Amino acid sequence: TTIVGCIFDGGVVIAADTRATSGPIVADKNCEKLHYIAPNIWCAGAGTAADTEFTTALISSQLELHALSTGRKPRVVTCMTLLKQHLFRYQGHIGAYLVVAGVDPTGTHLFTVHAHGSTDKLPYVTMGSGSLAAMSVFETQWRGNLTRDEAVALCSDAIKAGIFNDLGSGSNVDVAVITAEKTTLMRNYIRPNERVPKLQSYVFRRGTTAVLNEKVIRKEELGNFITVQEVPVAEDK
Ligand SMILES: C#CCCCC(=O)N[C@@H](Cc1ccccc1)C(=O)N[C@@H](CC(C)C)B(O)O
Repeated sequence: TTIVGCIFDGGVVIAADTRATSGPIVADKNCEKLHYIAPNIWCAGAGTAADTEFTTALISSQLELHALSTGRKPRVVTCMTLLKQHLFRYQGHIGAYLVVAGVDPTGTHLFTVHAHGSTDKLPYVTMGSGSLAAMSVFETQWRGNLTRDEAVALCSDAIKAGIFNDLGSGSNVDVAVITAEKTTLMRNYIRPNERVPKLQSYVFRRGTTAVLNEKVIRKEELGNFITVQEVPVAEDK
């Protein structure tokens, strides 16, 4: 996984690739790694897919209950604190590595939360197996006071660095932009690895492969461990 976050003048952008792996196998070519926490707070997740999904859903629920009991909009720092306390309690056994981002009455915030419960508050962050590729983009191109479009482009480039240089990352770029006014989720904002139609048709005519010999087995010879069902064969076009 490659996930990133970047603060800009007026809000925050988070982005993710869409590959899920199981060892050397791509388990999902277009999975969702950006999770809803609250209208003004979203979270990108790396690590164990189930753990990121369940942990963010749990804290989203706890945060909504907290907002209802306080009668206030949920704050990003509260979300971060709930996440770190939960993950610390499980001593890293919940493999959730999260980028938490949002805008609340206290301002624009971007945090990372690691599975063991440690957190950081920064203007730009990267996590997951592709985090070094992504960080190379931020360390060479980030500056303060980015515009929204510049921040979206920078985050997309950082995710693409992971997609093309980390085998644990791939497929598409998902982006979420959070400002005081609204939150925009752009699913598959960039599709850099679309599968193109094959150059030729690989349907071969019957008879292409010579039949060298034929052995007819009568039903009676099969005994009764196989029941042969006569099914009419669709005529070849
Ligand atoms: C099989 C299956 C479904 C996905 C399994 C599954 O969690 N894959 C993990 C890698 C991993 C982790 C721990 C145990 C095994 C496999 C994965 O792809 N994580 C990506 C993020 C999640 C949200 C998709 B990324 O961090 O690479």
